[in-house]
Amino acid sequence: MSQTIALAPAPVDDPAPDLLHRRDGALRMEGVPLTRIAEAVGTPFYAYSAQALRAGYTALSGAVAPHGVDVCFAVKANSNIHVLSEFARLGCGMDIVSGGEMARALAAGVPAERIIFSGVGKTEAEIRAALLAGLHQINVESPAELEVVAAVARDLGQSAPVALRVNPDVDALTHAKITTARKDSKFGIAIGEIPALYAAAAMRPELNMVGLAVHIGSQILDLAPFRRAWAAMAGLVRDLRAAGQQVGRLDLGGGLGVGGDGHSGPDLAEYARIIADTVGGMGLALNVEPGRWLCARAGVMVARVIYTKPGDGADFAIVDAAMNDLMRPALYDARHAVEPLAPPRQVGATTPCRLVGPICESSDDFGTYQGLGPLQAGDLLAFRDAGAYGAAMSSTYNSRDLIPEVLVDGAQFRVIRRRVGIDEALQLEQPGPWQRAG
Ligand SMILES: Cc1ncc(COP(=O)(O)O)c(C=O)c1O
Ligand SMILES: N[C@@H](CCCC[NH3+])C(=O)O
Repeated sequence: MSQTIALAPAPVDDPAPDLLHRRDGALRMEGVPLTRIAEAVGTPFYAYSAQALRAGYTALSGAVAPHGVDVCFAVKANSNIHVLSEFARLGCGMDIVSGGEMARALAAGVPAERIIFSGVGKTEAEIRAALLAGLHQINVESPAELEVVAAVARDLGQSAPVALRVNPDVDALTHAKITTARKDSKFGIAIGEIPALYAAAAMRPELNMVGLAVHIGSQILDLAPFRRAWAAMAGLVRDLRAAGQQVGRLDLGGGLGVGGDGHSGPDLAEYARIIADTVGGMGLALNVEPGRWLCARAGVMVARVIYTKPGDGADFAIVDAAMNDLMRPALYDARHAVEPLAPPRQVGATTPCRLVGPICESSDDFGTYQGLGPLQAGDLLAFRDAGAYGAAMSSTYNSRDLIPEVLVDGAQFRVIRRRVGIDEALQLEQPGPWQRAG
């Protein structure tokens, strides 16, 4: 008889608590056993639940929309065009950071006027393409960038819609490598420099100063830094308005973290309340630009154990996925919960397993896990919360394949990015002609 067993208590605000469940012993995503996908596409692979993507957007926009806040998905978290389309069909806007991401968002059917262009190093060509496409807003991060936006807009006979990205000097209390608004950060413009820059820019017909933006970091679980940053932004808006400036929009950034490792995850109602408390009622058009929160939990990466060998304190399981496929553990010491696709052979106290990949780097190490039971070659493992910054950050280091991405919807699945192997990679290395230089 079929029996559904929840694997772990659903974290607070989990948009799709039954996204992964075990039925008849098999780990399934929606109605599809993950082993079935492994048979179809081989391992390793990424799988995303369309239902969880949709439910995530609905939950977040449902929490913030009553406070007049629009949601723009940060494309960098998962830029697969079919993932973007799931959000686009629901009316979600997009936050992009490159011409490539703009092309993806437009191709996914997102209207240009729903797209915000963030990023500290936009090139002149990217700025030109953004203005030609008619994007909603360009978030400018330096006086030098503002000059390039002005020059391109003048050349095109446009008035570019510009928000200044502010560095409010707030510690996001997250991993140092994903903290973006401390005084020494490369992002944004120091809050003290904004009034003069905004006032000067507002005088220029080629610049349409629409407002301000802020983004303090990523995987933020303690919401207090959001309150500090947005309160500072509210103060800045008041100061600018008192000085006679028009400030119509405020982009509150992304950064909302997802739970795991014993943390239940932030409370959406509290997040929305902080927005209302700090910047509500000011007549501002508000938006947030979350990446991770909308897609991390919708995805898993599935890998196969190639070999096991005894280790010091933990047995090694060498899996066929590596840091090139999922680099978050190597880069940020991130931990992704792991579920075996079949029930563990032995429950209770077994030797812990250290899951490592085949790459010739000691940092190719996903961490040490209890409770997986003794693993054997051929065993399949699902790394959870891999829908954000997984495939999007992958590479072909060690001449490894780019692994397939699969979208699950109900009882069906389909490949949404096929495996890119060495044959195709070698094609890219066809030499061009020698060019004389002097
Ligand atoms: C400007 C900007 N907006 C939004 C995001 C999305 O961040 P997260 O995925 O943590 O929500 C990022 C990445 O940190 C970013 O740099
Ligand atoms: N890529 C990071 C987050 C940084 C987001 C971009 N500023 C992660 O996987 O957690």
